Amino acid sequence: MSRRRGGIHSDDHAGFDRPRRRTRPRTKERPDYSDAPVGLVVTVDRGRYRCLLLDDAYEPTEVSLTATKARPLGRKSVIVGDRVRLDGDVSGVEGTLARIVEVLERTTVLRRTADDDDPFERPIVANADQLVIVTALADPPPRTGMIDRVLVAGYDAGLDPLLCLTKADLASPDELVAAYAPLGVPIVVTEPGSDLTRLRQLLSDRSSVFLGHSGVGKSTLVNALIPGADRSTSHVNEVTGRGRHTSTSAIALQLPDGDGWVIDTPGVRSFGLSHVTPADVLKAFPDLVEFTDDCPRGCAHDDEAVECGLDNAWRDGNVPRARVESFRRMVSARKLPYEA
Ligand SMILES: Nc1nc2c(ncn2[C@@H]2O[C@H](COP(=O)(O)OP(=O)(O)OP(=O)(O)O)[C@@H](O)[C@H]2O)c(=O)[nH]1
Ligand SMILES: [Zn+2]
Repeated sequence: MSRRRGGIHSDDHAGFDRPRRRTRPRTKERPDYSDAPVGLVVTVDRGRYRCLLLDDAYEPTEVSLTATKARPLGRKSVIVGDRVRLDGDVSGVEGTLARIVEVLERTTVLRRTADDDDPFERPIVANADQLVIVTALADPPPRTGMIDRVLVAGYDAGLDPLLCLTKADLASPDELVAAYAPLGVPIVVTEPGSDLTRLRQLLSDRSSVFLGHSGVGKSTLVNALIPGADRSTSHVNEVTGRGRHTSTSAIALQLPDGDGWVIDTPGVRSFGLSHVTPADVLKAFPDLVEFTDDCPRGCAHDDEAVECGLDNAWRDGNVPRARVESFRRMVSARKLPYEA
């Protein structure tokens, strides 16, 4: 039996039966879903996609539904943050299933490539614009290699980074603040009961991915930002200093008053970056770009680079040396072991 195109909501739209498709060959006709309702994927669980139905302005409605991926999408990934066209039952009534028939164009994709733990390239989150790197100042101790690598992934994806240093009641943030200030990354320091006004301002009206090792206090932070989010928090293992992996899937949560989105991700253990080139990192340092014009062809702009224009730039006083060194640290971070 052939299925009507467009989904149940299409009947409301004028022009549903426009004759334009008649001009195309009748064989291999594919349904036209351009009027089908749009949903936002908020979490994924074993092939089931939890979506919020969006209105015509792509603002979330009250309707939340579960969908599967339609077969024609094949191996195309559907990830948290995706906007998708839906067919079938979009009532959201318990027990009903909609079908995702199309993934709308993504503005950004945060992804990681293969690493020792996981041989597949994985897109993680779509359409975010900010990457919040959550790091504890102690328990577990901060790992700058991890911070650098997550920064690089964010630069590559075109996300603005934000560093959130938690557990300031246990250790001083001074060293890390000094290390990351030259990168121009906004830094927020938190401890139990701290005022989150500045963090709220930085998250306002944006879609922010929270990334960090298990146990750094990500869920604690999300719960404080979003009353009722009910993200389960874990206790750090006394022996290993690491948290249990209590969260299993990324989830998009709306900030109070619709003031943006937080995408909480499971505690990451590894982060392959083999897809990122020095040129990708350079894009995040627009103030340095002009000085690389005279570099030798294929210059990696790193510590070993010969006649790199960035060396002339700081020697001539055109940019601070710390800025060039920060950029180079990011370029090298692509090759660091994750847990460095
Ligand atoms: N001392 C101190 N402990 C904190 C702070 N923030 C969170 N914790 C504790 O650290 C532990 C881990 O916090 P979670 O919020 O579960 O950490 P998480 O990053 O969400 O961990 P996963 O869910 O495993 O990814 C919990 O026992 C929290 O109570 C803080 O600012 N200071
Ligand atoms: Zn160079």
